[in-house]
Amino acid sequence: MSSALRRMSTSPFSSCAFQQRTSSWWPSRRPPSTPTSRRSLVVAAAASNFANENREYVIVGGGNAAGYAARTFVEHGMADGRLCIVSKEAVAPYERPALTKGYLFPLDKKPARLPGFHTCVGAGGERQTSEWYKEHGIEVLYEDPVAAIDIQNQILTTSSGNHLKYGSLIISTGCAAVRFPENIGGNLPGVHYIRDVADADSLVSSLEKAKKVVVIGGGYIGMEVAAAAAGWNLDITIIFPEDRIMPRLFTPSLARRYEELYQKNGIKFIKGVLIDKLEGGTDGRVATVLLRNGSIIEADTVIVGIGAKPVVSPFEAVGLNNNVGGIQVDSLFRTSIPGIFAIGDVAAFPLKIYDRMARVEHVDHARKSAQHCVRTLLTAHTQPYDYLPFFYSRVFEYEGSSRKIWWQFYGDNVGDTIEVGDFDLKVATFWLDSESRVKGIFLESGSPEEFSLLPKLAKSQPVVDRAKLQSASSVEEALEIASSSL
Ligand SMILES: Cc1cc2nc3c(=O)[nH]c(=O)nc-3n(C[C@H](O)[C@H](O)[C@H](O)COP(=O)(O)OP(=O)(O)OC[C@H]3O[C@@H](n4cnc5c(N)ncnc54)[C@H](O)[C@@H]3O)c2cc1C
Ligand SMILES: NC(=O)c1ccc[n+]([C@@H]2O[C@H](COP(=O)([O-])OP(=O)(O)OC[C@H]3O[C@@H](n4cnc5c(N)ncnc54)[C@H](O)[C@@H]3O)[C@@H](O)[C@H]2O)c1
Ligand SMILES: O=C1O[C@H]([C@@H](O)CO)C(O)=C1O
Repeated sequence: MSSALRRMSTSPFSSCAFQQRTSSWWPSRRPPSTPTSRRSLVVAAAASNFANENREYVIVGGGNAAGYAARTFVEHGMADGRLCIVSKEAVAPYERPALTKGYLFPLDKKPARLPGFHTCVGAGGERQTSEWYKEHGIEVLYEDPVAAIDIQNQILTTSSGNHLKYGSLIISTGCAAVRFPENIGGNLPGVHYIRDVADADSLVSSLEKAKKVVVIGGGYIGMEVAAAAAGWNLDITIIFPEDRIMPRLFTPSLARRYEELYQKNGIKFIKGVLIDKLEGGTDGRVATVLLRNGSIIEADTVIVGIGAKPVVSPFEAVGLNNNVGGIQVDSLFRTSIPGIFAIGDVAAFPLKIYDRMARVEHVDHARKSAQHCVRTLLTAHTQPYDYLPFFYSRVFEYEGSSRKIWWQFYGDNVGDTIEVGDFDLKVATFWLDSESRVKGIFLESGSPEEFSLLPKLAKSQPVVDRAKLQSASSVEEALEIASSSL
């Protein structure tokens, strides 16, 4: 019997304390990281008849959360020879927010390109290129999405037919863009969705030739892509069904001011209408957008940003949340199956601060959930995830734009609002509950010190004097009033 096999047959599974499954086939001690010893483990696993290769920790999905999870494994000295990332994409994890920001700068304005924005640069960390993963002994399987899971035997099957036996599994498959169906032109050439770097490359090649651009959807993608396309001096129209841009977050007055700014940059709005059909021209490429109200808008490039849905397949059996979608986890990112975790956009987790289940489709949560989950897996900590929601956006950042916009929001946008400030300079919006507690706060164009007040306010929820806040003559004064009782 080889030493590797002997270790397996005599040791219980878990040196890594928390919530791993007991298993007879994995060694309890950290396997040495040399290629030779690793090979011996693989050979030993083949004897199980179930899988041709086994891994102690497997992350499915090579996106934002996976990159931060890998960093946390490395920080705990638990990556080398033990961690495998199975990715659908062709490149190492990167900071996805860049795709609708720096990536879409006009080509003469130094657009961001990989390897410039691999994780974890967005949070001030190391730039983890594909070499970084190799240097840290982390195996990354590129362009080989997981197609099936056998929960009983702890085996993943990838689309190329690889079988991977896992000890612990972290699902970080994120979201996919919602698409228009094929029968209304959703797949025509020139119609773009933007989720990954391949999508962004395809959009850039369309923008290079574009004249008339239609952006469908008034959410994050719509706002960011329309602002980016304005930098290319194109004819741009945003179309969405609601009465204002970013209706899920912006107050009507905030939305009006943003819309005015977009209009100043030459961007047109068609609001309150649905799309009937996207039609191709003689060359087969999209040529017109037909609206439900009968209007016809010409377009050679269409960018669709109509929401995202969590990628739960093929993990449905792990347990879904029917209200917010996604894979249900507890406050330590554990699914209903011992040894299986979910993080990032796909995880439906208890949002402790507001005592409700939530999914958060923003990068701050992807980063923090990854770190929290891996710490749970590798140490004995049992501290529940206590997340304060944080969203941000940046638009018109390219050199030469008339005004760079950067806003942040912390907390919950519930209750009624008090808005302070002249939008041309800066603006702050406070969401207050019936007891005048600050529940959420939005700040545009604040200083770093002012932005740093936002999480403090949203977390501690001070009671404010409404009349005083309402009469504040500047954002500075309003922030001072709100934070006076911190
Ligand atoms: C264009 C764009 C801009 C954004 N900008 C911002 C922003 O400015 N601020 C902000 O807070 N948030 C932003 N977000 C949201 C943020 O990027 C996400 O919240 C974050 O990426 C979520 O991380 P994740 O790892 O959960 O998912 P993702 O980063 O999407 O990673 C999931 C990965 O899993 C892969 N995958 C899916 N299925 C499988 C499978 N079966 N097998 C293997 N791999 C699989 C996917 O290909 C992908 O690589 C933006 C999102 C997009 C799309
Ligand atoms: N700054 C950020 O945080 C940021 C930036 C870009 C993308 N993202 C993420 O990317 C994902 C996708 O963003 P998104 O902007 O597509 O989603 P979103 O939910 O922000 O906005 C969707 C918008 O699509 C429109 N819409 C919905 N159904 C429609 C239909 N049938 N026809 C026409 N319009 C329709 C609505 O205007 C709605 O506001 C989300 O997870 C989002 O959080 C985040
Ligand atoms: O969080 C982010 O990361 C990227 C970029 O900063 C990485 O360089 C980006 O545009 C963000 O908004």
